[in-house]
Amino acid sequence: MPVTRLSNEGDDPFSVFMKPPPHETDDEKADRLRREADEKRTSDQIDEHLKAERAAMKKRKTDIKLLLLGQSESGKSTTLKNFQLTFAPKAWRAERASWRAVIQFNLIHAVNVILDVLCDEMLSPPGSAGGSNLSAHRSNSRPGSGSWSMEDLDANLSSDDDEPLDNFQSLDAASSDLPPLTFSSTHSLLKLRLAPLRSIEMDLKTFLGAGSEELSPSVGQTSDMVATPFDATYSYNTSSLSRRRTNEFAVRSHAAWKKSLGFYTGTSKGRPQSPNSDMDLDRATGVIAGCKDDIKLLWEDSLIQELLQRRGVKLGDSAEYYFKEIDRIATRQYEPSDNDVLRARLRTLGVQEHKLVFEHYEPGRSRLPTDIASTSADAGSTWCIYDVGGARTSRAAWLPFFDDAQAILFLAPINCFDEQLAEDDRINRLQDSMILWKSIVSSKLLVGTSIVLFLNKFDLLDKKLKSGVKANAYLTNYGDRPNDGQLFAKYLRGKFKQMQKDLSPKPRPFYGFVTTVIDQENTGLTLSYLRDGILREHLKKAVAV
Ligand SMILES: Nc1nc2c(ncn2[C@@H]2O[C@H](COP(=O)(O)OP(=O)(O)OP(=O)(O)O)[C@@H](O)[C@H]2O)c(=O)[nH]1
Ligand SMILES: [Mg+2]
Repeated sequence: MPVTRLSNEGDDPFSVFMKPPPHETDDEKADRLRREADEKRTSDQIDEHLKAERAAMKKRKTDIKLLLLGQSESGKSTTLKNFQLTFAPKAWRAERASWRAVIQFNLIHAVNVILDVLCDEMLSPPGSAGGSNLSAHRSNSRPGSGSWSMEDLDANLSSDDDEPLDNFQSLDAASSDLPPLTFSSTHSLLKLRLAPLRSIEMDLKTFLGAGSEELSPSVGQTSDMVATPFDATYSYNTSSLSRRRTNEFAVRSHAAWKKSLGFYTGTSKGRPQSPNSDMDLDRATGVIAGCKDDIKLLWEDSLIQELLQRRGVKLGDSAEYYFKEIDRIATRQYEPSDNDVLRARLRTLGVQEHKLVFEHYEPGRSRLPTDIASTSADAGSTWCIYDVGGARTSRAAWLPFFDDAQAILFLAPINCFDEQLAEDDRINRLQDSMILWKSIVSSKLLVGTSIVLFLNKFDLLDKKLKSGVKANAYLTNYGDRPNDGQLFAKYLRGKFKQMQKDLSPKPRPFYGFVTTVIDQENTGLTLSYLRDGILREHLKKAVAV
């Protein structure tokens, strides 16, 4: 079952971890209760101010500016979708159908990756390892270059930290002395019958644009790569950060494909054509529907599964979900569900600006409990959410957006402790998130910005550990602790918290959540708390000025 928070962390994200000490005396208890009563009074006052401020903000049309930051595939765009789903459900429903092409693309891309691997294996001479020209499809949880220590990289961390930060270690791949796989005429037939999906993938790729191309060292321009936004070579000053508008620096309000589908809601009659390409989307849907049974055969074939496992093939986080939903997805009438859209993957390029206009709460339609879904109070107010490309080639483009952001939501995927960055396979992905996190929390430029951390992809972390991958084989400092998802997540949360404490130029509260942002219900709840928390912090600062 997906988990969004560690179970022992209480419900209010902005007062969690404030539990009474285990053995407090009567005097200490009385003191604590007095303190808590004072705090409650202050909190109630803030609530009152909050109400007034919401109304005032609506009048002044002041936007809250929120940045979604984190490495590529950390779940930023998925979190943005959750914002829309939770607070602007009508706009979300209007847009949902336009994701059909992306979902179809994700599905058939995965099919074609499997076919590539199958062809390669069938052509390889018996006894050879095969896969010489398929490195792009390999899992990036392959060995890097030796072990890595956080202490080596950051001299800024406090030296009195009793436990050193983690050593990341890369493991050698298991040697393959396995017997060769023997494929049958069924596999050759499947290859033939699924061949039309190749041209459909190419067409959809052209239609969807560069975001449909996943990163690899050859796609990323290594000369543009920076580990943190502050490593960019150009100079800036905090009062006049100019917004460069070329290439990765462009601010995009909507992806081109969405615009071109703006008129197509999936309910229109006739044959929808995309105005910016010759692509006939109905033809793609027809071909995919015609291939449904063969796609099922391919996915459910035990030899294919064995092959994928042996080769360590990476199909993307959502491929398995789409294969399991094939009966619904590969049809002519297919209309995406909310879950399908949350699973859809299209890489963000540069920085995309989204205006989130809060809608009236719809009883019965919203999944949030009535007391939490106080969206009506915010109805009409607007948040400006910036969703950034997380790859190292995109990070320099973040900097100009730091000067006037009220809040940052930082996503660190915690399932990838054993993986390398797609754009630079020398770098461990968890290590990369920590480097980024340190640069954000230590920035003087961001000293007045509220920062919230999502330790994301808990579901995938849990699955990985349950499948037998050992956390301590990669993070040697994890030691003899149990190889358990909740405990490992809690351990990492502690590390991120410590980094913030050690590096923040001024003390700031730590808001850290363990999340699975494809779980819309729990994520909706977390975002509701977050919205109130951000407004509250914003108000505190406004009152203090
Ligand atoms: N299983 C699972 N999948 C997730 C989770 N969060 C995101 N994903 C999936 O991971 C993929 C990547 O997520 P995105 O939201 O596109 O990642 P991003 O951070 O926007 O990546 P860039 O745009 O490249 O910077 C998508 O297919 C998501 O559906 C999660 O918590 N669990
Ligand atoms: Mg994105």
